[in-house]
Amino acid sequence: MAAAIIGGLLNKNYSPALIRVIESDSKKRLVIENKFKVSSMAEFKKIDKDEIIVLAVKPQQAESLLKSISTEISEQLILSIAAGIQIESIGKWARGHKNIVRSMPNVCAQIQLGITALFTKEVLDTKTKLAVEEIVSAIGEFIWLDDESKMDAVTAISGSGPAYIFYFLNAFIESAIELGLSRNEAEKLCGKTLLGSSHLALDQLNDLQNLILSVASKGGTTEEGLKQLESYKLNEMLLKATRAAYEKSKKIGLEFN
Ligand SMILES: NC(=O)C1=CN([C@@H]2O[C@H](COP(=O)(O)OP(=O)(O)OC[C@H]3O[C@@H](n4cnc5c(N)ncnc54)[C@H](O)[C@@H]3O)[C@@H](O)[C@H]2O)C=CC1
Ligand SMILES: O=C(O)[C@@H]1CCC=N1
Repeated sequence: MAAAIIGGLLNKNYSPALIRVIESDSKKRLVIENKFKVSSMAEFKKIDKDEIIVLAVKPQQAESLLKSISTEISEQLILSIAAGIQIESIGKWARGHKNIVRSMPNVCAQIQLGITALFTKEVLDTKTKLAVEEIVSAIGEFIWLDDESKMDAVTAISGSGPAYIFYFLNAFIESAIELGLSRNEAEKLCGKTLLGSSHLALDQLNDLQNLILSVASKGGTTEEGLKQLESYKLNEMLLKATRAAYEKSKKIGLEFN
C-alpha cells in the first residue's frame, strides 16, 4: 500500500526528494529505490518537524514500530492506514502523541482509483489538513468520517471490498469457461462487463433496482439468472461476508488497544 501511495504522489508530480521510505526488508527497499528513485533506509533517523509519517505496516507490526520511534517524534503528523488500529493505541504507543489521522484506503490506490476514509480526533490546522488531503487525493478520492467507530465498517466495505469483487470476477470467468468460452474470451467478456456495469451504476447508485429491470426483460434470460442468485441468497452471503470482516476489524482494534 505504501508503494501505491508513493506511486500516486509521484504521478501528481511530487518530487521524489520529498519522500523518504523506511522499510526494514532490504530486498523491498531496493525494489522501491529502483522503481521510485526515492531515498530509503532500514530504520528511522531524525524526522523533521513538518514531515508526515505514513504508518503503513501491518497492524501487528504497529506497536513495536511506534514504540521504537516514539523518542524521535514530537509534533509530526502520523497518518495511519493500519486496519483496526485505533487512534488511542497509536497515541499510547507513541508516548502520548496526539497529532494523528487514521485512514482506510484500498488497493485501487495502485491505479489512483482508490477511495480513502479519514478520521481524526484533532482540529487540524489548514496546512496539515490540506497536506493529508493531498496525499490521499494522489491515490483517488477521500471522505472524512465523523466517528472513528465507522472505520470498522469502512474497512469491511471499501478496504476489503476489492477482494470480494476480484473473487466474484474470478467465479464469473470460471462460469463463462464452463459454458464453453475460451479463457481469453471469458476474461475479455467478464472483465469489460464488470467495468461497463460499474461505470453505468456509479451514476445511478440510488436506483439500482431500475438498472436491474433495464437488463432483465420479462420472460427473458436475465430473469432466470437472477432467480438463481435470489434462491442462493447472494445478498445474505454478502452481508455475512462484510459482517465477518467488520467484526475482525473491531477485534484487531480491541486486541491491540
Ligand atoms: N493491502 C490492502 O489492500 C490494504 C491494506 N491496508 C493496511 O495497510 C497496511 C499495510 O498493508 P500492506 O501494504 O498490504 O502490507 P505489507 O506487508 O505489504 O507492507 C508492510 C511493509 O512494512 C514493512 N515493515 C514492517 N515492520 C517494519 C518496521 N518496523 N520498520 C520498517 N518497515 C517495516 C514490511 O517489511 C512491509 O514491506 C496494513 O496495516 C493494512 O491493514 C489498508 C487498506 C488496504
Ligand atoms: O485485509 C486486511 O486486513 C487489509 C485491510 C483492508 C484490506 N486489507
